Amino acid sequence: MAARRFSGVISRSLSLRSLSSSFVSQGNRSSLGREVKGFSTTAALEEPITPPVRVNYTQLLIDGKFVDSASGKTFPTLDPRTGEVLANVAEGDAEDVNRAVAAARKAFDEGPWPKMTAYERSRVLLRFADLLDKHTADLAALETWNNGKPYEQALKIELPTVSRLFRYYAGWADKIHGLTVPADGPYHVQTLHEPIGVAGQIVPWNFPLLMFAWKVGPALATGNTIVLKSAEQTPLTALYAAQLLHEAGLPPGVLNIVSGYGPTAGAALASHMDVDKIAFTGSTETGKIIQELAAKSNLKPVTLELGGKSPFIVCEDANIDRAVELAHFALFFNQGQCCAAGSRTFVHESVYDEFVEKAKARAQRRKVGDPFQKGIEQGPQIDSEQFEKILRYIKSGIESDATLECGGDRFGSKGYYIQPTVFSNVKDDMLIAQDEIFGPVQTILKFKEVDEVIQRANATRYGLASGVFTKNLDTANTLTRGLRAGTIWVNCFDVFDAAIPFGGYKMSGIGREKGIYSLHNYLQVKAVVTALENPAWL
Ligand SMILES: NC(=O)c1ccc[n+]([C@@H]2O[C@H](COP(=O)([O-])OP(=O)(O)OC[C@H]3O[C@@H](n4cnc5c(N)ncnc54)[C@H](O)[C@@H]3O)[C@@H](O)[C@H]2O)c1
Repeated sequence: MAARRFSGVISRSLSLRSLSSSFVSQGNRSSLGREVKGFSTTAALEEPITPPVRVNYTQLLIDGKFVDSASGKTFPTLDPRTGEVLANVAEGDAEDVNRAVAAARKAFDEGPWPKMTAYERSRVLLRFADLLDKHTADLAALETWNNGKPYEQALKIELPTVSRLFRYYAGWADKIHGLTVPADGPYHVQTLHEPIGVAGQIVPWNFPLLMFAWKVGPALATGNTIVLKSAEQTPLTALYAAQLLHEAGLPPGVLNIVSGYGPTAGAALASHMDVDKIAFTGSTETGKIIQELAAKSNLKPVTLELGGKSPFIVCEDANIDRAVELAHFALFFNQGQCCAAGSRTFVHESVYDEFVEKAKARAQRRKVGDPFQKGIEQGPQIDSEQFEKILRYIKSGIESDATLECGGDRFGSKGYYIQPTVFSNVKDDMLIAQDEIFGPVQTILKFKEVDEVIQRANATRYGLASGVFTKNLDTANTLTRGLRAGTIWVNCFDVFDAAIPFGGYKMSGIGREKGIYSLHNYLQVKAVVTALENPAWL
């Protein structure tokens, strides 16, 4: 097979917002070739571009060293563009989790990490952020190769978000204060905010590095040690980033990375008696298992960031072109593989027909192709399982009499690409309006009244996020208070700055990540009560 050479991308920095709006102006025709059924041809997918990076780290990272798994086993990690093996990676299981937890325990109990000053820890994180910036191109390429997301997205949105997050938490490290408490009696009472100990962290495949950052940043800033299990689909960038953290001065044993499968390595971590806290991002089903394993072992506290079926509500006063673009971005970003995806597009009846026409046209213009190709908006889905699942949901939408406006099939004949798909006339009780599809499938529903849309938007087991698109301040206020979700984006979507807390109501999760809130996930509060003799005052 002839491999195409990577030609690089423009280096001007783009915010998430400008990147999404930059998609608006893109033309109808892909640089990849002719168009078929409104979508660009797939001929070039047969010749994947050679990624501009090498895979250097495939072993487990335990106690500051790259090592093979105890069993000697490896597992293949795939290129979603082709389904072919990209690298073989050491497969950790319970024995490796034991080794990693022992290293993290020792690093916590004996130091030096929790015994360093907060300022020293902060400096390690700042040095790491600088190294991330230096290695951005390699990390972004590796992320794209292993995950299938557009390289421009990884490079210009995700990597800067990751280094920003580490700088944000570096800033917090020496600003974590306890209290002096005025208790009733001759006592000096203070609270100490102490690290919780060994944190177990399990992350998914849709944003491998970003999820690494959300978990590792606050845990390290607060002085904890970590065992992180990456997703079996995307083990590569966590190993690379962890190596950079050691280069930045992280002592051995503080961050251990175990690649491997959920029911083996993941379950061993969640049920480990020497792990003091577990943080998980992934499906609601697995979240329930994690909570059960934590409860049945040592009752370790659990934070969960789970699935969603987030409404994106377009009101009657909306500027339709902008609403179409934002709703498109809210759903299709990252191949639709976002827990917060705006996956129920509610549109007011007065603008519904125009919106559907334009949403369809926009989806047909979406540039699908090799994620290393310049200008590509959508790469392949992560793997055959997700690919098949999405196609089953599309079939279910057609069978339940939703109107298929465009798409509806795979894109090309190789790898896991799916056509951007739009359904209109979707009803609340259809499966495609209820389940998390996790793919490039937009479902458009019609509404009439604000109270009605609040009730319908909330009629889900999830409560992760919501989008509200209106110029009317009163309508925005009514919606933001009425919607039961952890984040409400008003006239914007997917704004994920490090300072903004993120998490779910209902079955979308427990607890919040990012911002000041995430620090509490990794701290214990100790009350110290000291009797006072002859105090000058109380
Ligand atoms: N909320 C999110 O950010 C998010 C991310 C990825 C997937 N999902 C949802 O989850 C669905 C399935 O995707 P998935 O199978 O990769 O998610 P998943 O929940 O199975 O996997 C997420 C992580 O949990 C681990 N895991 C799986 N089973 C485990 C177990 N028994 N014990 C401990 N750890 C375990 C996995 O190895 C992975 O690291 C998707 O279709 C999507 O709906 C949500």
